[in-house]
Amino acid sequence: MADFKIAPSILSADFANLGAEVQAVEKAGADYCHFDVMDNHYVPNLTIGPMVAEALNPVTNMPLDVHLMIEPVDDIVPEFAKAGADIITFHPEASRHPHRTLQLIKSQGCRAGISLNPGTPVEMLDYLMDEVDLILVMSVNPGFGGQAFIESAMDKIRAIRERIDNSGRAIELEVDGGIKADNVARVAEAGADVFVSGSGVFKADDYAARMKEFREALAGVKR
Ligand SMILES: O=C(CO)[C@H](O)[C@H](O)COP(=O)(O)O
Ligand SMILES: [Fe+2]
Repeated sequence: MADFKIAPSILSADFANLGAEVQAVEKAGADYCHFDVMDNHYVPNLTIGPMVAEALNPVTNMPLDVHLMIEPVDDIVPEFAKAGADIITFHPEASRHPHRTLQLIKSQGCRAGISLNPGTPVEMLDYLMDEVDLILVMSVNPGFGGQAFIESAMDKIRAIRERIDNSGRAIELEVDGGIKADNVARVAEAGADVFVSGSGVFKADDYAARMKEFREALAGVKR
């Protein structure tokens, strides 16, 4: 069975108790801490930055999975690396030179991710496969939690799975937006490895019970 990972998005956590929320999902069995950074410019919402990453890093053993929805990208990359980010993912439309940005992220000691919006074609990956460590498929338009899963993401996930398998490289395929315990299995069957879920985890009364629902759904997946 593939090594599936669950990455709760703290966008839907209680911001007044962020450290405790991160520890609670870690205890419930989460694999990555998905950290959504929005700038009210690239996306119409404003969230958190490197200072919050630095504060959370010592309270969790989960890798910090930083999803940058900001423009420009490069200036802030070293700040997130210093703050303890393990993965830094950006949107290619927000960087003038996506290939250079991937190299910059890796030069800072982090894994480098690229994110495709629902309207971004998979072909843009073709000349980046040698540099990328993680591909994040957005199954909602970026900016807000709690939106409905966009079905066209399924074909895109299959197309990217094929590209990853042909590349021979260990690239993770992550999906973000509208992922719940009742659709995670078919997203996994299409080829995803890492499942971001914000409202699907943090809106549950019992995080451990919800994580168990995710794991049980994934246990039935054949890959
Ligand atoms: O990047 C994001 C939004 O831009 C979030 O990670 C994503 O929306 C998670 O929230 P939900 O699981 O509730 O859809
Ligand atoms: Fe995200």
